[in-house]
Amino acid sequence: MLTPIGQITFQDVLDIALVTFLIYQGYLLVAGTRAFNVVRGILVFATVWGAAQLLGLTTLSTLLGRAGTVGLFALVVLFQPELRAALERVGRPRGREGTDGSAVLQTLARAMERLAERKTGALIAIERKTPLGEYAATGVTLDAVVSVPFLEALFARNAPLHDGGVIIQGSRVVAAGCLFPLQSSDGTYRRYGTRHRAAIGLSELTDAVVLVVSEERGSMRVALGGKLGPDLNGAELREQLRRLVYEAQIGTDDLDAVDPEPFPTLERGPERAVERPAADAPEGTPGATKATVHAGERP
Ligand SMILES: Nc1ncnc2c1ncn2[C@@H]1O[C@H](COP(=O)(O)OP(=O)(O)OP(=O)(O)O)[C@@H](O)[C@H]1O
Repeated sequence: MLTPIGQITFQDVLDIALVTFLIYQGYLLVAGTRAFNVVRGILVFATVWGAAQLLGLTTLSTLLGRAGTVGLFALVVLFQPELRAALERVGRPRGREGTDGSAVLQTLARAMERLAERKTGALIAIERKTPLGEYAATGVTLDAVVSVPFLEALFARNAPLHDGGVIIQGSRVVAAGCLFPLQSSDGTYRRYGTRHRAAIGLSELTDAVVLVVSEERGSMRVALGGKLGPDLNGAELREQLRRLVYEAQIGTDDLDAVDPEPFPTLERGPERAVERPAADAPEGTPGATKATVHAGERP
């Protein structure tokens, strides 16, 4: 029964505030993940079910009601990793958020440049809203400050943890040698190798920003929202990191706002020169390298 406005108590207000807070937190947990589309699907399903009940369509509403009960159990099984990640996020101690984003950004970009200059393959996932704990658990747990020499040492050929991906939370490297989910080999990215497909795969299932350095070409790329971006130079990488991770916290749905053509198809693109000057070396010094690449092409 509805409560007249004059009789609304403090408990009612608290009740509404808490439910609103829970719904908002639920939205934050699924936003940017594959679960978001499922939530939208459930809302459509619930709307049709509600409409069927209102209009007295007995058969349809009974059918949808039964399907809904079974569907709930199916969802728990299907989204077990996401549910585990959500609970992990709820239970994670606060305090890692307050990091100096700009310093981490510069360090990460510099490390990527150095790895690319030396053609050292690398795979780095930067956690945003979706917790990456379940992927970190597939590797070796670390708790180290992000630094250029440390990342170089991790990915150095023959280093014990060079195989697999590194996971970064705030300003800390929290795991290395991690196994990321591979993007299926059919479709747009079938011609890519496993490092790039692991980057795309992880970015498809989570909202992480995943950085890849190609061992073959020494190129730097970003995967986000199940898409692989074009080759980037140092300045472009810094700009993308700033906008995607350390500033606007843009979701995968907003990718087009970041760059009108961020992720080209595999068609052989125009040849373009990518300059990767060493940040601490003046232009033209031996430390500065220049590579010619074809956008979107796997050699
Ligand atoms: N599922 C995975 N999760 C994390 N890292 C992976 C995964 N699969 C492969 N890798 C990494 O990718 C390396 C193999 O890269 P591969 O040459 O097949 O890919 P690529 O996309 O062609 O990259 P590159 O251009 O650097 O050669 C492995 O040695 C491993 O470090």
